[in-house]
Amino acid sequence: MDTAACAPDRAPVPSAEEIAPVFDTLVVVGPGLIGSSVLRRAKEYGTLARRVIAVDISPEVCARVAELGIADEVTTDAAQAAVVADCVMLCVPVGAMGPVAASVLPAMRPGAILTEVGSTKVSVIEAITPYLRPDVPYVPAHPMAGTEFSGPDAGFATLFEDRWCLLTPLESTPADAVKAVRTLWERCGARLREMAPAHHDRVCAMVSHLPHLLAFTICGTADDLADETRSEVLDFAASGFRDFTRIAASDPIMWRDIFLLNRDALLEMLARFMEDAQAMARAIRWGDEDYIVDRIERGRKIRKSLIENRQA
Ligand SMILES: NC(=O)c1ccc[n+]([C@@H]2O[C@H](COP(=O)([O-])OP(=O)(O)OC[C@H]3O[C@@H](n4cnc5c(N)ncnc54)[C@H](O)[C@@H]3O)[C@@H](O)[C@H]2O)c1
Ligand SMILES: O=C(O)C(=O)C[C@]1(C(=O)O)C=C[C@@H](O)C=C1
Repeated sequence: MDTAACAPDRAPVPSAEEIAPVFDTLVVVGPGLIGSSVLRRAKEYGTLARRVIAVDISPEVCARVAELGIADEVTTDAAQAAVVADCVMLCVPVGAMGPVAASVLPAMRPGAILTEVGSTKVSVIEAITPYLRPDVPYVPAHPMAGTEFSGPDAGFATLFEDRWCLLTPLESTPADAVKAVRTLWERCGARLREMAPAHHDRVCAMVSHLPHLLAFTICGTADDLADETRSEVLDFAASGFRDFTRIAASDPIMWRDIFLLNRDALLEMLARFMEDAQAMARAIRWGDEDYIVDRIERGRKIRKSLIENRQA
């Protein structure tokens, strides 16, 4: 039995023989980790688009994408590629979404879809909105999948399998455009959920942006301590600390943009975290065993439920 077919949020992934591609021509702007994973999925499975075009501001990235053979065409000219697109997917850092949308939107055909994969939604929607056209539907999306690596070599076709993809359509987004983007992500193997952009940003501040902030900070603290005490503290980092360093190896530009563009939600979650950390500090100071055990048990339960739901 196909168990995936029973899951309410996850449609079975059809093969190229079973169905026509969602789009004729899909243009991916920014074929880094996320964009190149979409390109690979499109090429390897044949169910996303008949033709894929990659656009990058960097000639080196373009040359590498051509070498990898994961796009039918590669160019640095976003507007030129957008002219022939049925769908343009922006996979650039969130701070670049507005300017890139400004360059592609005027070139797009009426009825073609604009979508993007930014990790923050309210700020990206605000940055893109001034350039929107009534005849080009815009579907904001966010695949909750990634690694600490960047660039076209980092991507892989199965990156989105059994991962959530969050859609935050606008009130004005036509239902058929949402459906097309939904289908594209389902065919990448993702589970889909729709939510309001502001809700998305609070959820992601908690489950993605705050953990990255903690990882960057703890690595800095340990490094400062090593400098101050001239000790080999980092040499003895075992697996607990190493798990933080994986996340801390993420791209600085991407995370600078995310932190600054989800400022309010991130600061709110950080304040809550600091309150809870203070409460833990107090419990440790006063030897409150029950509090400490209760908190650790909650952590274990969360890990167990993620494993059961195939999210860890
Ligand atoms: N990395 C993750 O885990 C992850 C997960 C989900 C969503 N996202 C979002 O996806 C987007 C891309 O992230 P990534 O990790 O794939 O980044 P990446 O650094 O691997 O790739 C980004 C690419 O965009 C290109 N680029 C930058 N500015 C450009 C411009 N103005 N015009 C054309 N190309 C430009 C870069 O040269 C690079 O090749 C970001 O918005 C990020 O927030 C990332
Ligand atoms: O797995 C990782 O390394 C990630 O950082 C992926 C991760 C996350 O925090 O879960 C990072 C940013 C995204 O917007 C979505 C996913």
